[in-house]
Amino acid sequence: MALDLDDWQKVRDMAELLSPVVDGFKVGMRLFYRVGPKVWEFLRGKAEILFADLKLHDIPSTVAGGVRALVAQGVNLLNVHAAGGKAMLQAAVEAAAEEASLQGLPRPWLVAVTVLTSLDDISLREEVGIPEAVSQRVLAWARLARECGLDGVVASPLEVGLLRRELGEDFLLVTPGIRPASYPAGDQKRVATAAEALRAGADLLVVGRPIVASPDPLAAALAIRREMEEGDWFCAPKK
Ligand SMILES: O=c1ccn([C@@H]2O[C@H](COP(=O)(O)O)[C@@H](O)[C@H]2O)c(=O)[nH]1
Repeated sequence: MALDLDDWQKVRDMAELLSPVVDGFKVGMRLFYRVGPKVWEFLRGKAEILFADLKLHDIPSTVAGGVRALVAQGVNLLNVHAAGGKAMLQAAVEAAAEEASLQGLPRPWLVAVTVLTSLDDISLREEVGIPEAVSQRVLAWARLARECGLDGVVASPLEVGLLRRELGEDFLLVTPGIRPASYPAGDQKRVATAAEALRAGADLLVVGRPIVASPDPLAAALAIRREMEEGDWFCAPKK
């Protein structure tokens, strides 16, 4: 669940409320830039996965330093942009492993952001200047990420089937762009329901506004949880 909120008290109330229902809390730039590392201290123990969605993208040594800082803060999932290239991705992998071992922590999952779910073929080509179809660019970046030793990628549910077929089972697929049927896409361009994403082979679903912006976040989270647990795919039941 994406804790995309500004108010620290609201964040704490939301995390307490949803801790029994969600598997992980994702903290992105909106919250992290406001409250900083204390967010992890508060969230520790409230969910299995603490995801630092800070999408690091810089020269290799700077990204390595950022990765070390986040690993030392105890997150167990973090991401960098695949567009940073091979040396940057390799530096991130090395930094994550070294810092985890220094801190006596398990190595966190490190995944690469591919094409943001707010882009489609047209915006990728005409605004970003990448001429390939989104699915082909996502696949190419996913291959690069795997070659560099990352654990997986962030991609939309629309590419998950292709990535599973091409990259196999042992590659973590993290999918934002999850929308309950008839929920507005908003600024997202590549969306699907939780059931569709899981059926295609997603490992982790990222859900923000359908829960945080709901008048009843607990009911919204429970409805998505039910959808996740009802299908013919494996979804570990939340105890
Ligand atoms: O390609 C990406 C990468 C990250 N995100 C993040 O996921 C959530 C989605 O929120 P919704 O409110 O469910 O749309 C948000 O924190 C994004 O920063 C993404 O959407 N797409």
